[in-house]
Amino acid sequence: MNVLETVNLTKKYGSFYAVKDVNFQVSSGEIFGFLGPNGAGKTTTINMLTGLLQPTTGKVYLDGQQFDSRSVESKRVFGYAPDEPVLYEKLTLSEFLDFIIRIYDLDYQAATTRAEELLELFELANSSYKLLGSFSRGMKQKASLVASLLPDPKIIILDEPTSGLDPRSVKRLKDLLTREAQRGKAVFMSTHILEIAEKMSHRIGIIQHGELKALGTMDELYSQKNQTPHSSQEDETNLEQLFLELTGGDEHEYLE
Ligand SMILES: Nc1ncnc2c1ncn2[C@@H]1O[C@H](COP(=O)(O)OP(=O)(O)OP(=O)(O)O)[C@@H](O)[C@H]1O
Repeated sequence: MNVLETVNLTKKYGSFYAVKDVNFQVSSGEIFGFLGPNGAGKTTTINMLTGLLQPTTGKVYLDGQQFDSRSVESKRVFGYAPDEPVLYEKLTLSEFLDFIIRIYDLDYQAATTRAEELLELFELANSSYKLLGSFSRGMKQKASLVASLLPDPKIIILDEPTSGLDPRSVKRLKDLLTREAQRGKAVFMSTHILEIAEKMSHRIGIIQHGELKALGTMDELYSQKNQTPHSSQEDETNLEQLFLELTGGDEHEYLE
């Protein structure tokens, strides 16, 4: 069942299309990887999925309902961690998570247990009484991820979730998202890390200049370009080549 869907989603600034007629669906139990070069329209798309930006035209459906950024019910179905963590720096992590429990009106006992598990997983348990303002970049990213996952939402929307994380945290996040998908959650994730997209995603969308250039499973993307998946030890090179070809073939475009 589709729980996240866009229909001709478009954002225009003056005459410039940041996102143009983007259509995709994400089902329960699916991890959807969203790729694209810098400035392609990933964050703009995510901002429209989460109500931070009003689309110029087009629609977003979350859990079968047209998204209304003024509706609390619309927002209750998803958890979101932005590319830059947005935290209340004068709160401790524990106070911040309490705040999340209250605004989502979560069952206190169940949410506290889940918070403890997530803090343990991300090695933040010993930092829960520290001010968020004193956290390192990676710790802030992890706190933001914990907050997005705490309400146990049906839809998990993550913008560059591994950015700033150490290798152990990346591994734990990957395993956690895989488990969440197995539990029936829909995961929408933008990433620049092709290996993560390939290994974790059931389907991938590649956006460039605001338009979806490709959409499908890895095998479907490979077959569109007449490449053979997993044909050699150079899978990553294949995926890199595929990405570069789909987005214009110029490797310099993708360098950060
Ligand atoms: N408020 C704005 N006004 C005008 N143009 C904007 C605005 N916000 C974004 N853009 C433009 O829209 C395009 C898409 O930007 P967006 O942030 O969605 O890219 P992105 O794919 O997330 O890039 P990155 O991978 O670098 O984070 C860019 O050309 C950007 O300059």
